[in-house]
Amino acid sequence: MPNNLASIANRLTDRSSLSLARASLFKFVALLAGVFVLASVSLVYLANDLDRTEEVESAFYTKKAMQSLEKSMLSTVRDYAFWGDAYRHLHVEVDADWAFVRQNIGPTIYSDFGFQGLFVVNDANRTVYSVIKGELKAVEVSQWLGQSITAIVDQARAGAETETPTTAFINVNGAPALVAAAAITPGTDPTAVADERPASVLIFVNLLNSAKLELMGNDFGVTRLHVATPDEMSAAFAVPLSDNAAIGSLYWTSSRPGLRLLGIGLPLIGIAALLVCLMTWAILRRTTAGALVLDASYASLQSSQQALATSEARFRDVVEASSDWVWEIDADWRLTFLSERFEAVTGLSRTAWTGASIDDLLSTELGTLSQWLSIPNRRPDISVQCRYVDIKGRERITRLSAREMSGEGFRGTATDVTEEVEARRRIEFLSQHDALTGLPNRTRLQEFLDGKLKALPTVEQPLVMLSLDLDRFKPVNDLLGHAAGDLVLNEVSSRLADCVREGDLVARIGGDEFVLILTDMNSSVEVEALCRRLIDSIERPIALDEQEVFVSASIGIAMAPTDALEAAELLRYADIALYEAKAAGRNTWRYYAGDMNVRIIERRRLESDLRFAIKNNELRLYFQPRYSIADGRMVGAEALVRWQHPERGLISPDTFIPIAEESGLILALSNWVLNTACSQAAQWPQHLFVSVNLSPIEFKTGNLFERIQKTLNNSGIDPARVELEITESVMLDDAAGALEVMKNLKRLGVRICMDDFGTGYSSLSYLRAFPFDGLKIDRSFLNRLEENDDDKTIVQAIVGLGRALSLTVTAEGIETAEHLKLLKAVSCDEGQGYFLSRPLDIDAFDALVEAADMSADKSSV
Ligand SMILES: Nc1nc2c(ncn2[C@@H]2O[C@H](COP(=O)(O)O[C@H]3[C@@H](O)[C@H](n4cnc5c(=O)[nH]c(N)nc54)O[C@@H]3COP(=O)(O)O)[C@@H](O)[C@H]2O)c(=O)[nH]1
Repeated sequence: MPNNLASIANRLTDRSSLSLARASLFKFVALLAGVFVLASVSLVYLANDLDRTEEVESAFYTKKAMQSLEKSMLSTVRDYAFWGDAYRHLHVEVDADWAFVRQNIGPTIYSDFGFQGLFVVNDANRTVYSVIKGELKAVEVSQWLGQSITAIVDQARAGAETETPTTAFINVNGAPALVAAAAITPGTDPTAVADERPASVLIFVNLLNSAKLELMGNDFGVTRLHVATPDEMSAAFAVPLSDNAAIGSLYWTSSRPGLRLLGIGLPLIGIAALLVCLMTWAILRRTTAGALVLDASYASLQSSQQALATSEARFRDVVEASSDWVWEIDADWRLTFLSERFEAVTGLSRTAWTGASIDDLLSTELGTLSQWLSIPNRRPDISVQCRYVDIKGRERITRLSAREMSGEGFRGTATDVTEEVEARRRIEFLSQHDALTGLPNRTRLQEFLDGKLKALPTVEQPLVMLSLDLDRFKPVNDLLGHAAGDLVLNEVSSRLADCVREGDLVARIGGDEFVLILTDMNSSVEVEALCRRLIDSIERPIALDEQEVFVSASIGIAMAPTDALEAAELLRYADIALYEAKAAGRNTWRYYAGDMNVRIIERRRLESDLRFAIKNNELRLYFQPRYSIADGRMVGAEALVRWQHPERGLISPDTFIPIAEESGLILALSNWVLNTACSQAAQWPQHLFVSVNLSPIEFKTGNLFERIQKTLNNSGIDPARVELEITESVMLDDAAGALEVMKNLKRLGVRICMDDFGTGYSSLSYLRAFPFDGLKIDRSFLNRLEENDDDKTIVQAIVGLGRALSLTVTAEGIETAEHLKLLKAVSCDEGQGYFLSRPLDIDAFDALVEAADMSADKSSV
C-alpha cells in the first residue's frame, strides 16, 4: 500500500465513518441552526424595524393630522374673524340675530365644522356670544372650558394687526381640545371702521373626542387615533398635543406590520426548521446506517487486510522456515520461480535452474512430471513423489503438489521427504523384521507362509517348517548379560541363514525361538541333513569377548500338505514336534506325528487329574533317609512326593512335577508336601531333619517366606530341623530376587541346600554369594565313577570345596558299596541312595526310625 494511502487508511482507522458522518452532520445541523437563528433574528429585527417605521409614520401622520386640523381651524377662524360684517355684528355690537338666527356665525359652525364651542369675548374679556354644540347658550367660555384662556385671547388680539389667528391645545375635562382664536377685525371691508377698543376675539373650540380623533386618524392612515393612556404616554412615538405634555398625547393602535411579519415569518421559519430537523433526522438515520455499513465494510476490509497480511507473513514464514520450497512453471514447463528455500534444501542454484525445464530437475516413477501435470482432471490435492539429485550428487525424494495457475502454467510446493520415506521403509522393514537380528519376524513369517500355502504344496514338493529352539541359551543371557545374549542370537541367526537356500525363510519369533520355511526339500533325507547341519552349525562355539559360549538347538518338523495345510496348524504341529525333541533330550530333531498330539491331550488330562488329586488326597509322601557317611547314623530324610492315581497307580514326580509347574498347581502341591513333611518330622526324634524340594517357580511367586513361616508355625517343628533343597536354576532366573528370598528364609532358621550341584554353569559362584548350608552332589557323578576318573576328582574337589565353605556336602545316588567307599575316602559328609535306602512310605520310614532307635548304634555302614 503506498504511504499516502496508508496514512489515509490510518486516519480513517482513528475515526470511524459513523463518527465522521455524525460529526459532519452535526456541523451541518449547527450551520442550519445558525442560519435559522440568524433568519429569526433578522426577521425579528426587520419586524421591529417595520414596527418602528410604522410608529414613526403614524406619529408623522398624526402630527400631520393635528397640523391639518390646526390649519383648518386657523383658516376657518380667519374667515369668520377678519370679516367686516362680523366686526359690526359681534364687536361693535353683539347681534345674536345676525349671528345665530341668520346663521352667519351660528349653528353651522357645529354642524359644518364640528366645533362644539363658539365664543366671542369682548374687549372686556367677557363672553358675549356663545354657541354650544349648535345651540345658543349664555355661558362664559372659561366656565365652559373649566379654565381661563386669557393667554390665548391675548395672543389672538396680538395678531389683530397682522390678522394672524392663533391656536392652542387645551385639556377640557380630561379630553383634548383645539382652540382657535382670532381678533375680530373689519378685514378688507372698507365700510367697517375699526374703533379704538381692544378687539373682540372669536373663539372656536374643537373638542377632540374619540370618534373625531379616529376619523381624523383614518384620514391620514393612522388607525384608531386616540388620546394616549398613561401607559402609552411613555411610548417613544406618542405625539404630545403641546409642548406641555400635561395636555395629553395622541396615540394610535399600531398595525404592527413587523409583528404580523413575525406572525407569519417565525412559524414559517419554525416549520422550515422542523422540516430541516426531520430531514436531518432522516439523513442522520440513513447516514448512520450507511456509516455503520461503511464501518462494517471498513472493519471487514481492515480485518481482511490484516488477515491477508498475517496470511502473507505466515505464508512467507512457513515457506522460508519449512523445508518446503515453492516453484512455478510456465506453459512450456519452464521454471519461472523458485523460492529461496530451494537453495537451502537442494543446494542447487536458483538462478541456474530458473528457465530450465522442470522435467530436467524432477522425475517421477510414473513418467515425466509434465506428463503427470497434464493428466486431464487431475485432482489438485493429490501430490506426486519425485526424485532429484542434490548438489552433493545424492538422490533425494520430494513430494510435489501442484495447482494450475489462472493464467497458464502451474505452481506448487516441494517437500523433501527423503528421511520420511527412508523412515517409512525402515518402519515397514521393522514391522516385518526382528529389530535385533534383522530376520523376518512373526508377521513376515505369517505372510510368507500364507503365500506358500496358497500355492498348494504337494507331497512330492512339500512345504517344510522347522521350529527351532535354542538349548542352554537362557543361562548365557542370565549369566553373561543381555548384550552377550544378543550377540549369541545374532550369530545363531546368521548361521541359520547360511544353512538355507535362497527362497527359504528364517524367522525369529521369540527370544530363542526360530522358524524356518523350506520349499525345495524333496525327501526326509534332505530335511534331516539340513537339521544336522543346523544343529552342528549352532553347536560350534560362539566367541564372545573373552570366552566361548556353547549352545545347541532342538528342532520340530512339520510338513504341508502331509501334516496340515493351515499356517496356524502347521506352526502348532512344528511346536509339538519341538517339544518332543526337547523331551527326547534336546539337541535333536523330531518329525511331527499324530500321536504327539495325543500325548499333549494326555498331558492335559493329567493336569486336570492332578488338580483333582491335590484336593482329594491322592498325593503320598515318601521319605528317603540320609546318613552320616562317617558313622552310618541316620541324620534325616528327603521328602519325595508321589501320586497315587486311581487308574494309573503310583506316578513318579518326574511325570507330574513339570505339569504342576507349567499349570501353576505347584504351589498347592508344594504346600501339601511342606505341611505333611514338617508335621511328620515334628514327631521324629530331634536329631533327624527333614529335607523338602522347592521348585524354582515358588521363588517367583513372592510369598514363599510367608508359606514356610506358616508351615513351621502349624507343624511346630524346630526350623533348624528343616532343610530346603533348591536347584541352581532358581539363581539363574533371578539371582537378586533369589538372594533376597533366601536371606529371609534364613531368618526363619531353616537350612538351605543346593540340589543337583555340578550340573549347572557357575554353581561355585552361587555357593559363595548365597546363604547355603549344604550342597548335594548330583548323582550323575556317582553314576559315572566307575568309567570316569575325572568324576572322582570332581567329587573330591566338590567335597573339598564344601568343606572350605563350611557346607555340608551330601552325595546323591549311592547305589553301590563302591560309591560309599569312595565317598568315605574323600570324607564326604552325608549320603543317600538306593544302596542305603530307597524312598519309603510314611509307615515304613517310621518303622525304620523306630528300629534305628532301638539298635542305637549301627556300627558300620
Ligand atoms: N519340587 C519337588 N520336587 C520333587 C518332590 N519330590 C520329588 N521331587 C523331584 O522329582 C524328581 C524325581 O524324584 P524321585 O522320582 O522321587 O527321585 C528321587 C529319588 O528317588 C532318586 N534317587 C535317590 N537315590 C537314588 C539312587 O541311588 N539312584 C537313582 N537312580 N535315583 C535315586 O533321586 C530323586 C531325588 O533327587 P534330588 O531331589 O535331586 O535329591 C527329583 O528331581 C526330585 O527332586 C517334591 O515334593 N517337590
